Amino acid sequence: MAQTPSNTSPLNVLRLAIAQLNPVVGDISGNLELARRARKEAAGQGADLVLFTELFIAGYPPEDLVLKPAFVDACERAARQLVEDTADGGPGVIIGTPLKRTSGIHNSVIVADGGQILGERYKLDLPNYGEFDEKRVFQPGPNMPGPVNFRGVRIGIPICEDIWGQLGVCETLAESGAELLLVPNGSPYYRGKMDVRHQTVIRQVIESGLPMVYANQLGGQDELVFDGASFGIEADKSLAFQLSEFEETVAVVTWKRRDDVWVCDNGPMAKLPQGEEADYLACMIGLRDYVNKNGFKNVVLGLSGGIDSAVCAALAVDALGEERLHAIMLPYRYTSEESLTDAKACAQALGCRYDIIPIAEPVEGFLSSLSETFAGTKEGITEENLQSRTRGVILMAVSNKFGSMVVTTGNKSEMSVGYATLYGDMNGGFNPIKDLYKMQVYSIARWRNAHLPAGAMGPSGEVIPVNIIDKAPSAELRENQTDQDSLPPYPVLDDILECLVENEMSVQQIVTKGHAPETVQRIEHLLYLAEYKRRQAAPGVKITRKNFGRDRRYPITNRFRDRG
Ligand SMILES: Nc1ncnc2c1ncn2[C@@H]1O[C@H](COP(=O)(O)OP(=O)(O)OC[C@H]2O[C@@H]([n+]3cccc(C(=O)O)c3)[C@H](O)[C@@H]2O)[C@@H](O)[C@H]1O
Ligand SMILES: Nc1ncnc2c1ncn2[C@@H]1O[C@H](COP(=O)(O)OP(=O)(O)OP(=O)(O)O)[C@@H](O)[C@H]1O
Ligand SMILES: NC(=O)CC[C@H](N)C(=O)O
Repeated sequence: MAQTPSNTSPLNVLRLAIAQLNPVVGDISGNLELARRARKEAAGQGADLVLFTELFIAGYPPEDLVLKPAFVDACERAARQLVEDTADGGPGVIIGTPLKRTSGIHNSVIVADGGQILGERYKLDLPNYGEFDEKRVFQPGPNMPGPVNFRGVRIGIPICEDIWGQLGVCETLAESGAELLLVPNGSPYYRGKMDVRHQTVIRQVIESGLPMVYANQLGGQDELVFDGASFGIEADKSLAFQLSEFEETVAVVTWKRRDDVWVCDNGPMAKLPQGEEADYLACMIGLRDYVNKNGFKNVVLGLSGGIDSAVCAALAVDALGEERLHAIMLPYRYTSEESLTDAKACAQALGCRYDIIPIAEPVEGFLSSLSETFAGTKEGITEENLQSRTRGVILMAVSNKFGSMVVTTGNKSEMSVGYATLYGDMNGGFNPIKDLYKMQVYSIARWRNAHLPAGAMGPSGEVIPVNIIDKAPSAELRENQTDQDSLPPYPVLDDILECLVENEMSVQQIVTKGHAPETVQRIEHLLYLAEYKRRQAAPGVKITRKNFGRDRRYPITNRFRDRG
């Protein structure tokens, strides 16, 4: 392994490039190419060193791909090609890759310069909660890491969770002589996460006394959205620089050694999106990357004139462009004139293709085929679900014919209580609003009407007609139906659900907040009951601390009800 030549004086100025990029899980050669382009760009900006994000070569999180020896070998081969590139005298690299060593398979980084590997470091603290499952596939690093000497600068490289956990990785690095901490991350978005990250890093800066650079991945990977927003904290705990959120960038930040402390020189200070804006961008990027990374040319959705499908349509146009969304109104006898007008106005405002395919014939056809079997029974939910299922069949037929993916539109309130039809409106490949409660869907609709999101491909202005926001929500599966016939008002429902899902509160605690005991008990019951539906539901963008997916693993067969 190469050492800094003793006759070379150590750097007193370090131009650090942060590669806040969007790798694709499993696309090893594509990620290597991306890394090479970033390094070239960084070289053009005069960088000494390029910091890539966690497991960049593999894409994060690679999950069980790591159990395939062929995958791990291919990642190491690609990482070594990047190491060889550094022989050109350009910037060195800190590149993340899985590595198989005698101590096991590690979530690792390779530090390279001048065509040589200066060091390898392995993640010690493997996150195994919420969306993370790293203990399943990786072994923790066998020893506390020491710093790596890069051109005379002793750099400490904790890897992501190493700065969140209690193992004292940063302190140990400081004790063993590190001067600066550079952290590659794969840190997914949830609402309010930026504050948590800043606090986490500041805590480590206080404990180690060292400045820290936090580099985060960008882009959607199945349910997760990595929001970038890389930043640095000075040794005095002030913000050294802040890169933009939800945007790819290769940014060079200059650090100078002053009285043996590294200080950032004029770092960029991006303004971060907040609240609805951040949620909207996460939903948009999550949908865009799901569709593009999985090779779909177009998407199709049922546009009902209601709020959920209107917001999904806006997200689809913003994510992909109006020419890639096909919106279809599928009216039946309960579809109101108002819905027809609203759906058309929404499609026109968005500029997407809009068709009307009435479902009366197929629905009557099913009913006629079932007439003997159903003779003597009462009309009810079965006939209602047939409408939803017929729509689902038609949307899937369009998807099959034109290779477009069905966007499914159930919000978190509906997914919580099972207010959706299996193999009906639950059909679809991906759901951009799956982790937004109904009231939050209204909020982002209002926000979108007033703002054009950064990077959106759709038009500005009122893309969701206000009547869609103002009217009472209805599934229109029978005469004069509204959602509130079978569910409590959404502000009440959403609050109870947040208490049960995100906060794991007891029924009694929720009642103490002022909710009716029978309502809370009914919602708790519906929440448990609908687990079977959620297991069959499409994936969707994670927005909260606890989404329906790997964050929340309840049994389907479950007799527990909290009556304590
Ligand atoms: N534990 C379990 N494990 C596996 N499967 C289970 C099951 N329990 C029932 N099932 C199966 O599931 C079926 C019931 O589920 P499903 O067929 O979906 O029907 P179901 O849940 O009975 O009805 C759909 C509900 O969604 C509402 N909806 C529908 C359409 C749109 C909207 C909207 O908000 O836009 C709302 C509708 O008003 C109704 O309340 C049963 O017939 C049974 O086959
Ligand atoms: N008439 C319709 N035409 C096209 N799609 C429909 C129609 N009715 C329902 N859908 C589809 O099924 C989903 C479930 O919708 P439904 O109208 O039953 O209730 P919702 O949850 O209030 O949704 P939305 O607010 O979009 O209406 C809709 O989002 C839409 O994609
Ligand atoms: N990849 C990781 O180790 C990420 C874990 C960390 N707690 C985060 O969410 O950012």
